[in-house]
Amino acid sequence: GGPAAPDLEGVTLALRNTTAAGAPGAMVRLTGPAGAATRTVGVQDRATGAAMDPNSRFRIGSVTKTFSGVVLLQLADEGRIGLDRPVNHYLPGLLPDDRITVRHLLTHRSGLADYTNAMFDRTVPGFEAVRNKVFGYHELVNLSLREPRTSEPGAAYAYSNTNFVVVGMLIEKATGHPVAEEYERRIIKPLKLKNTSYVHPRTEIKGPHAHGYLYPDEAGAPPVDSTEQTVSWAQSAGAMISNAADLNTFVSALLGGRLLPARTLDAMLAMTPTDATHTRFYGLGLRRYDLSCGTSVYGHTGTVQGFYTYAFATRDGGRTLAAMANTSNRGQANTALGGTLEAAFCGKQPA
Ligand SMILES: C[C@@H](NC(=O)[C@@H](C)NC(=O)CCCC[C@H](NC(=O)C[NH3+])C(=O)[O-])C(=O)O
Repeated sequence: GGPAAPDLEGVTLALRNTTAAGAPGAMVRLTGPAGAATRTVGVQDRATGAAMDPNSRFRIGSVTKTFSGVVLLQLADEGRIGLDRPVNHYLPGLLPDDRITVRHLLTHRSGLADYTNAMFDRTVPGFEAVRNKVFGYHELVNLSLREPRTSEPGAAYAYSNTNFVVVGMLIEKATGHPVAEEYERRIIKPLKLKNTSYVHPRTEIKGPHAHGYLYPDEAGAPPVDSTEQTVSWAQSAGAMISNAADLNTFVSALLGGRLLPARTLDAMLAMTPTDATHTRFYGLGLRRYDLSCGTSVYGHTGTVQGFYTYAFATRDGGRTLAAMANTSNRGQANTALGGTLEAAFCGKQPA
């Protein structure tokens, strides 16, 4: 049957577990037939003590990958990109293997290594080294190509930011515009996402926003304020800024068929299992989680220094969740925040 009514006490409990695990604050915004509901706990600024505000903007990390995926799939629809063409057909000589296709990028099956593993091997030093840096796309791809590939093209799923950096390059090559312009024209303007922006390489978050706090690797060390950064290490793989309401609108519009025609959306949802229990899947630029009550939700997670994000919707876009905790490098807090999904979409467990 369809998803149960949200268990708002359960959502609040999940948020409390998130702050108990070290997040200074957390929030959730749900939408559904009954309208919108928000819950917040803790603070969005440790210095001033300002309470977490459900309207605050924040960095959404890899939820950016779904924005990039939508733009590329629209270009495929317009016949300007072929999903099963080699990437090197559009970007001659970029990759060492002509067998790597556009679809391999969108499904994390290219075999291209993720340069961020080495870049952030030491969490705070790695962050400090890049927080004000501006990378070119080619620089990031070259960092990846210095490492062995993780598989033959198409042979296996392996999450890699490199894939969506190359997606950004394809968008710019096919349109002749910066990705920021394409996000604006194809998604942000049509959906009136007033609190969503792609301002790379600017370091500040304009307007009312939450501060993000990054935990060092050393146990017991206090978190550092990581709010300001270029996110140039991620760009089309993770540099978008948004807020909960805009993420609700975005995932609802995507799954509701307002951004892509039905057959293209179906292609986007062609899933590869990414875990042994086969409850987590990756399609083309978005995830599917199969929840305990039989409801599947579609969207993306995000992890960027100082911010964990979940942005998911039911298959028809009729129910959505956007959740954020203003911390990172704190796995327990991320897991606790993920607990909002069960409370929101599976509701009160039968007594
Ligand atoms: C996994 C996630 N991916 C993303 O959102 C992308 C943009 N982020 C990353 O690859 C994590 C980079 C390191 C974060 C740092 N970790 C470390 O530095 C660990 N040493 C941190 O936790 O802030 C997703 O798809 O959900």
